[in-house]
Amino acid sequence: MARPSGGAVTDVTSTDGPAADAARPDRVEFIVETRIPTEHGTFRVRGYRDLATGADHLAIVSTAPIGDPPLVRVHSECLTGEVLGSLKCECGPQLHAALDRIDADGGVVIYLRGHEGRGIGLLEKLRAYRLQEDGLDTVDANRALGHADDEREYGAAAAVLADLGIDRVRLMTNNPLKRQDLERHGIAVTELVPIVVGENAANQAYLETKRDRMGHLLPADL
Ligand SMILES: Nc1nc2c(ncn2[C@@H]2O[C@H](COP(=O)(O)OP(=O)(O)OP(=O)(O)O)[C@@H](O)[C@H]2O)c(=O)[nH]1
Ligand SMILES: [Zn+2]
Repeated sequence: MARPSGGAVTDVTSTDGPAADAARPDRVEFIVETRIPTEHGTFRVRGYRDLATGADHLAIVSTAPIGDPPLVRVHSECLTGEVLGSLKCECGPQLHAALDRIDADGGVVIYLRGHEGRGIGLLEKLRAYRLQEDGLDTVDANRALGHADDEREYGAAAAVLADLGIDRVRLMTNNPLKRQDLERHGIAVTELVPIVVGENAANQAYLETKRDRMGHLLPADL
């Protein structure tokens, strides 16, 4: 979902004409499936190679039946949040909450690598964090580095869903752009399921910026 650098976060999908591309299962190659017991339950973990980017993605599928339409979380990799437990974002708590939820109710978490830092990469995200220490917010830090506000696209996620036989989902997200881009890639989103967890004093301004400048559907009283 690349946007021109410095551009506002707006709907980049066409408003006239059909909803763009159909899901392209051949965007990814299924490599292997194995079962992994975790603190959040035991999951079928299916590994895919992204033939457009070379990234490795996971479909983490509940052992409970996934339902129709299934509950789906499309989750962007965040090393600092998920490995270090960074309090600057809420990615770790969101991932864990999504795994708990699909273990209980059935569903799928698609874990997208190559999405680190909203697609700018880990080291560029660290550069953005450095600028944030000087007072820039998450949007302006990206722009100062010459990046679009959000450089992710979800064609690989749509392809993984297609491989699983899923063409409509109840999507766990606060980000309406995820819905737009999945629909652009042929996945119908029947419902947006909020996933508001992991708020803390260190990420309050970050969440407010996502709400006020990036259109994320977050509570007014954050
Ligand atoms: N460029 C940049 N990326 C960040 C920053 N903080 C977190 N990220 C990345 O943002 C991605 C998560 O995106 P978010 O915008 O927080 O949330 P989202 O996934 O779009 O929306 P939800 O589905 O509601 O969680 C992860 O890849 C993080 O590494 C930041 O300050 N700058
Ligand atoms: Zn994060």
